[in-house]
Amino acid sequence: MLRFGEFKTKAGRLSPYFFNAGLFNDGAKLGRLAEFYAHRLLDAKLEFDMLFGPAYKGITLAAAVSIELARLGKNVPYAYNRKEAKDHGEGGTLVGAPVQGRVLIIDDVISAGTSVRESIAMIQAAGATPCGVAIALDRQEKATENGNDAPYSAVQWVERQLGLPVCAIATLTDLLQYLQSGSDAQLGTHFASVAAYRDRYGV
Ligand SMILES: O=P(O)(O)OC[C@H]1O[C@H](OP(=O)(O)OP(=O)(O)O)[C@H](O)[C@@H]1O
Ligand SMILES: O=C(O)c1cc(=O)[nH]c(=O)[nH]1
Repeated sequence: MLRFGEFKTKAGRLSPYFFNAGLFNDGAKLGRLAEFYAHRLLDAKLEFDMLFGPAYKGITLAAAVSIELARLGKNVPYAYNRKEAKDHGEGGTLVGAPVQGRVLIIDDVISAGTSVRESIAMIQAAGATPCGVAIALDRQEKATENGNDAPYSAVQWVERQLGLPVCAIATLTDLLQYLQSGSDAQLGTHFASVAAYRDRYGV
């Protein structure tokens, strides 16, 4: 799921690593990932009425986490958006349960914060209240603000400016510790480039 090489992020940064949640591409892998999200959420004792998964990768994540939460005794509705509005049938951009009450965003990664800002705006536009965010990886990168790098990360912005909790299963710090640990000599060869990226874009 984690790849090393050269990847352009949504914010246009050239990253030596990339977390590809699209590679949780069978039932066992996606189900296992959903277990991590669900346990992380239950441990954090976050209160929420429903889940929202931003397109595209957040869609399967929200669906899988809702199934796992139901299995653990917490059955909540979920919704997601379309990136392109549909102009026939039911129309619109929101799909699934009505977006209402306290809404928890489920996404894969937060980098510079564009996606999470968009999700918050969609939830508020529907008249609901964003109440937190769950992600697999916090890349601990500078947020972008009007196209410029901010001195705080996107997760810090969500937590400090908006007062919303963010639950991450793993962080860039965890990744760097793993790369440096010597557990996998081949993966360890990527430590220097990832550390250099953190020096440039990290907080
Ligand atoms: O914090 P940010 O700088 O916004 O970057 C992280 C976002 O980028 C990706 O979304 P994207 O829309 O690129 O991909 P997807 O359609 O594959 O989900 C990813 O799924 C996160 O939502
Ligand atoms: O910033 C991004 O666009 C991004 C980073 C990453 O590691 N994975 C991903 O899906 N998107």
